Amino acid sequence: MTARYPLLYRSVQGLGLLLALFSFLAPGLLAQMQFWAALGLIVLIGIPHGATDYLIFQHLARPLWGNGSMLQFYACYLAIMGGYALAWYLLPQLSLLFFLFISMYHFGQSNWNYADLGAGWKNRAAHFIWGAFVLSAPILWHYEAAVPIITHITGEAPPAMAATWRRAVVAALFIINLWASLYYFLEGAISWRDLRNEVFNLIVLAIVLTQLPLLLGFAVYFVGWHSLSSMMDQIRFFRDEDRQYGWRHYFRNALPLTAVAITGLAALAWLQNEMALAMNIGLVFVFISVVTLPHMLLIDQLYKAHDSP
Ligand SMILES: CC1=C(/C=C/C(C)=C/C=C/C(C)=C/C=O)C(C)(C)CCC1
Repeated sequence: MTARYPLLYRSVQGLGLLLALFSFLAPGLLAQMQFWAALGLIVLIGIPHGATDYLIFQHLARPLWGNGSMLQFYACYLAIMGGYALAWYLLPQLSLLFFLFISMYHFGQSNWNYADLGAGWKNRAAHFIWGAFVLSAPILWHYEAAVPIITHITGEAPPAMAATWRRAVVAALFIINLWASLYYFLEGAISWRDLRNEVFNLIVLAIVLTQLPLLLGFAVYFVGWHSLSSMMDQIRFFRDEDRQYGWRHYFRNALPLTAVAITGLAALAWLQNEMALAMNIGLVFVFISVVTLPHMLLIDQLYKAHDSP
């Protein structure tokens, strides 16, 4: 992925390494402010990257279904959200597992979409193992910090795991991804330059995700690597129809739904406060996952329609 947006990736890699160094020199400071930093990054960039789904759908569906299809889109989006919210209510543990699996796939897809890794299961497995690394690394490495969050989300504590095992899983996923990149190079799916970039990127991600505190490390990956490059992919996609389309247009288009999502989150926080409940980070997580599920399904369609958007 790095080769496609070199300036973006070099900048986020540099920033990530600087933050890791800072965290090494002053460990307490970043841990103290990580919640607000993560929240700020997610509100300013993470949420907007999913707030143009309605436009993506318009672009994908209009040629097939005509102009009347937007109503169907919103109905479908809301039905998926409603169904998934119900699933959370009935089966919280399974719903979390499902979200983790589909998120892994989504993250891997946005990393590998530039390469033609073949059709079918091979392609899907490649996406999945890449995402498995970026999601398992922060959660398993910082398990002591992740356990209370997961307990809030599902209402039950996740199984205890010895630190050696957790770290071994993260190391194994790291090595599997190194091998996978080498394999794609040998298969001719990526160039020598891509291979070098992928290996370097994996090393930087391993440092960022294990050396920064849990929420900050994940937010830096989610915003710096995933959201910004996804926005750039989307801008390229919209440029197919409008050659002038740029960042300004993107943020303007993303504003209405970003505002709806932030209002929803703020209402949730306010309601919990009004009802004198302790701020429940689990509920906030469920809300985010419910709005994210249809986004991930749609982006899958976008990448399928435009293998190289
Ligand atoms: C469970 C868990 C986490 C998982 C977050 C996930 C799975 C986020 C997925 C976001 C997606 C897919 C956004 C798409 O645009 C955190 C926050 C690391 C903290 C520890 C507990």
